[in-house]
Amino acid sequence: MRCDYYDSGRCRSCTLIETPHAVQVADKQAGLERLVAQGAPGARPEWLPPLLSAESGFRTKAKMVVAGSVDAPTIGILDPAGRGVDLRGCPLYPEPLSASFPVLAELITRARLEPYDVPERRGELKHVIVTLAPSGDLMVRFVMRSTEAHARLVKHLPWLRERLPALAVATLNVLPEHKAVTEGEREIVLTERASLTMELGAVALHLRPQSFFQTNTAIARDLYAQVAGWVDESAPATVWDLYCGVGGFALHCVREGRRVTGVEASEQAVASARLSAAEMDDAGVAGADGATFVVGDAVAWATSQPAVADVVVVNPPRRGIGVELAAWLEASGVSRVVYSSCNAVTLARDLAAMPSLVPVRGRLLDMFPHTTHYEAVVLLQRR
Ligand SMILES: C[S@@+](CC[C@H](N)C(=O)[O-])C[C@H]1O[C@@H](n2cnc3c(N)ncnc32)[C@H](O)[C@@H]1O
Repeated sequence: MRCDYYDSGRCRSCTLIETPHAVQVADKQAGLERLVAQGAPGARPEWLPPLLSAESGFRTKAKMVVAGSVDAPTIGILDPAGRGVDLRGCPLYPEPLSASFPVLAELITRARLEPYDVPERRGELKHVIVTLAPSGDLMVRFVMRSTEAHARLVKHLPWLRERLPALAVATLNVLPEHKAVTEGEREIVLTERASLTMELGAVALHLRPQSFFQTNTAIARDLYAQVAGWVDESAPATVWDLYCGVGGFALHCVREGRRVTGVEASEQAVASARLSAAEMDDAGVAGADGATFVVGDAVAWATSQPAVADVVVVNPPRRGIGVELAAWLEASGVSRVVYSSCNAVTLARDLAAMPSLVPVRGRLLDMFPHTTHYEAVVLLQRR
């Protein structure tokens, strides 16, 4: 794929962009197979064909750094000297996201939101984070050093809504510290609605500002369908979804007579998952009343249960499930585990700690084209 920002050297984030997409995916597939073979020597998993993303317009969440000045803000990234590089035409974003960037730039000027100057440690607005729902609705979060501009944001919200009619949720996130993170802990919701509805077929996930959501919604939909299909094969009566976020896997796995338990550290994400389950139940989705969600540490929760579920789905952060949970699953007697991973290095390490759970099937999901990253999902079956 061609990108003017890349060709001109203004942005080099997509490190593989010069490699044809098919070659990128083939290389990732080879790397994944190599890592799984290292983690599970002797296993011969059946590799299903990779699930391919669109080459452009696939990123449904934009985390843009704001820099420049109130009258000429940049929305994009910082260069090595900490100056803003405007990337509002970045081809990774779908049109509704790209179309929001000039409007947000205009809002910055109108509401006098002073961009944060990293080298000088001066200013207020650090990032804008925009998420697009399948319905076209948008969530816009302004990450600011303080609440200094709160009243001005509220004042200009009607203007923003007029210019961005799809705006469903707007928030002010407060990040006072000078550190390289995207957002702070405090979130002030500026709109009546506090969550974005991510409609994925029969399941509507509710995304609150601080909850995790996969950045490529089309591939996330495929991922949930793939995992639900594997889970259904053994008709389990009980399923756990560890690291469940807003409940993507768990809610795709509800079936009549099945008990599904999601476990997640974020209280807000669990509140969203519970809401989705209740809505599905109200809508008459069979088995939705069998879904429960627990706030807690996945490792502490799982390892304190008297018995394991028939199938365990895990989707940990990049660090993987770690030695303690891997050892517990290995000893638990669980017959099937579905491991969805965004880091095949930690996946391989975890597989090595579960030698009785053998990868029998796997699939690469092309979640992050033009980068070295990908999602991988592996079905493990007890020897
Ligand atoms: C890769 S995300 C997966 C989310 C979800 N499965 C999905 O598809 O959207 C990892 C999730 O693990 C949660 N998390 C991180 N550490 C955790 C822990 N120790 N126990 C439970 N959840 C944790 C994060 O809040 C995040 O929602």
